[in-house]
Amino acid sequence: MQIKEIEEEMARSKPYVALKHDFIDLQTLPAQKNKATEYHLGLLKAKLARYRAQLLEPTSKSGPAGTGFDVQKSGDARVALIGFPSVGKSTLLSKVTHTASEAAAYEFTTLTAIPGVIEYKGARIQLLDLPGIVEGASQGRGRGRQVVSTAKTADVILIMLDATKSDEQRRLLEYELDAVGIRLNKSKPDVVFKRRTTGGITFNTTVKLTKTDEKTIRTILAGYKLHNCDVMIREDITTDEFIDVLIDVYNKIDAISLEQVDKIARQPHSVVISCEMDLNLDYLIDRIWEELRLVKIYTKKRGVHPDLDDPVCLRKGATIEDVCNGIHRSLAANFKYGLVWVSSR
Ligand SMILES: Nc1nc2c(ncn2[C@@H]2O[C@H](COP(=O)(O)OP(=O)(O)OP(=O)(O)O)[C@@H](O)[C@H]2O)c(=O)[nH]1
Ligand SMILES: [K+]
Ligand SMILES: [Mg+2]
Repeated sequence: MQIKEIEEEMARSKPYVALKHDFIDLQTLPAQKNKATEYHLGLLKAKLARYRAQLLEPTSKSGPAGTGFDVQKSGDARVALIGFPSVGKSTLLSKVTHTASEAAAYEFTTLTAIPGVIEYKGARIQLLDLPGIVEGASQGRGRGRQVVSTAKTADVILIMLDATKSDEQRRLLEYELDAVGIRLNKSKPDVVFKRRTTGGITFNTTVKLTKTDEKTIRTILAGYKLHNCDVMIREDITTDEFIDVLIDVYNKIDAISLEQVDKIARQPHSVVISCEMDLNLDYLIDRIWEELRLVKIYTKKRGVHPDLDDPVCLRKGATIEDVCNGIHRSLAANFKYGLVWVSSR
């Protein structure tokens, strides 16, 4: 109720300030009217953020800690958006997919996981918008644990940051994510992981594991509902290192100087974008595509050209059996041989 009231009041203030574009619109408005409205709106925003943050506090209804949001995996890969509130996660989802996720100038606009699909080069990549992370998330504040467990089911995690904020935000986020086992900018551990449709879990190591063990990893896999897969560990990893690729996405570069953009863009693993001005979004999707290491496989009938609009997309390293499973569950069992053509690039 309280939230609704504040939202209504904010809407009433709209003739003076367009909420979604307050950064731009404020400058074009008469200074005086503007100042009072801005101040009033600022108070409302802060109040609203406080109430919405309360909605994110774990309750008995929100399920056991560490359980992710219940969103069905779909498409060829999953990418998750994680970051502090109001960095532009929902704006990005609405820009690059056909799904609209509500975006607004107040914090905690998004309260659950919202899936969308990026269609790129014949692949369908599921993009997951998530609630903002709060400081203290790793200790269970907000839906931090739920957000993180969902993010961990992704093949690539986009760490979204506000380019207009200081480096401090990155350090704080790093602290929170590190505490819950998402590694920032560390090289990928030497782990080979392959999903299967049957056969249970096969577990192999080429080194002695001193920081984690088979039982823990099997528990993690079960947590992700992965009951059929091959795992080969070739490095003495910690439990936390059992996670995938991260890209730092700096949004809102429309609001900083070119020099600053240039500096951020040179940081390792970073991509600079502006959702509002449509800057560099194509490049971001291309980077995601590269990080996913998807390969396209076209099937063809004898004497007929393959249908280039309908590839089977799989992660690099996929086997013929994976291809069969990508087509139909029953195919592998009856499969005798295949002819494979590979393009030079
Ligand atoms: N200047 C500028 N503002 C942006 C950009 N992208 C998003 N915004 C604004 O930032 C505010 C927050 O955007 P959201 O998409 O709601 O952010 P979010 O990260 O989903 O926020 P929560 O769901 O609350 O965690 C909105 O007012 C957007 O219009 C951008 O590229 N540049
Ligand atoms: K927001
Ligand atoms: Mg959002």
